[in-house]
Amino acid sequence: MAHWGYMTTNGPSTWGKDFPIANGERQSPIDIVTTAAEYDSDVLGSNALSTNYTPESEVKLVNNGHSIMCQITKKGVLTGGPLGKDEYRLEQFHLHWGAEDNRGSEHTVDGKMYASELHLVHWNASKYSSFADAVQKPDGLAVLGIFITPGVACNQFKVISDNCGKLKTSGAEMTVDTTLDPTLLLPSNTSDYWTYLGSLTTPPLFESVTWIVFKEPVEYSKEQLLALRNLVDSDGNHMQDNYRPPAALKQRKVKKTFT
Ligand SMILES: CN[C@@H]1CN(c2cccc(OC)c2)S(=O)(=O)c2sc(S(N)(=O)=O)cc21
Ligand SMILES: [Zn+2]
Repeated sequence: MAHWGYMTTNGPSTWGKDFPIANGERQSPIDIVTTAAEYDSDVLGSNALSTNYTPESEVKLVNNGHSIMCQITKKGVLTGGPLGKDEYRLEQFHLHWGAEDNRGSEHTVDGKMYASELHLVHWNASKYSSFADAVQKPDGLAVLGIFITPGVACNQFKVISDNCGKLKTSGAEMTVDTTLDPTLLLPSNTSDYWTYLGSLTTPPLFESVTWIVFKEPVEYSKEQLLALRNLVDSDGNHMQDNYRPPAALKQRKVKKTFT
């Protein structure tokens, strides 16, 4: 099969050919039905989700043909909440977005799509020796999902949006000599989230992700969203609508930390 992507010829509806797990029991993203989510108090209190990220001293950006990715080099740890005592290390973050503001997120909330969704990808460093070792394990990865809505500019995201013009084509990489604190990419409220067991939302679609999707969206400016839409993908088309639609929930329960 031609390399997977998001066009009619190689998009999400075709992925099952090369990646049969696409129709598996714990695929992502999903539509979060807020009334069906179960409040789970034990992910609160002492066991609250906690992030301890070290600001990057330089920022490594990659246009990987499907998204814009920032490779993390510093030690950043996510633990608590549904992750218990296991420490998950931040490996990279990337985004998914639409051609217009009315679509672009992967997870939806009662059918509502946001303009974009930021993913901070972590691997279980308490149990596995590397990202590659963890990526296929059922408790190998944890991804923070942050909804993005058009509004005021996100200053911390400027280092990415201001450099998209230099990362237009697939395979382009650059290192920007500036600091970036991943903590500042998170919403102010990180206590209220939904969590469930799922998968990578792109091939190879491994069912190895504990998803943590924050209720509170963050704002990016129109210009910052436009910068993403001007990127070019591995087929030479504008990188837009690079989101997988929701998969079946099957026998899963979504938990929430708020009433
Ligand atoms: C292209 N897929 C992304 C890159 N990855 C990747 C890189 C190398 C190997 C590999 O599997 C063998 C996976 S990844 O695991 O960092 C993730 S996580 C993720 S998402 N949307 O579910 O958060 C997308 C990708
Ligand atoms: Zn993603």
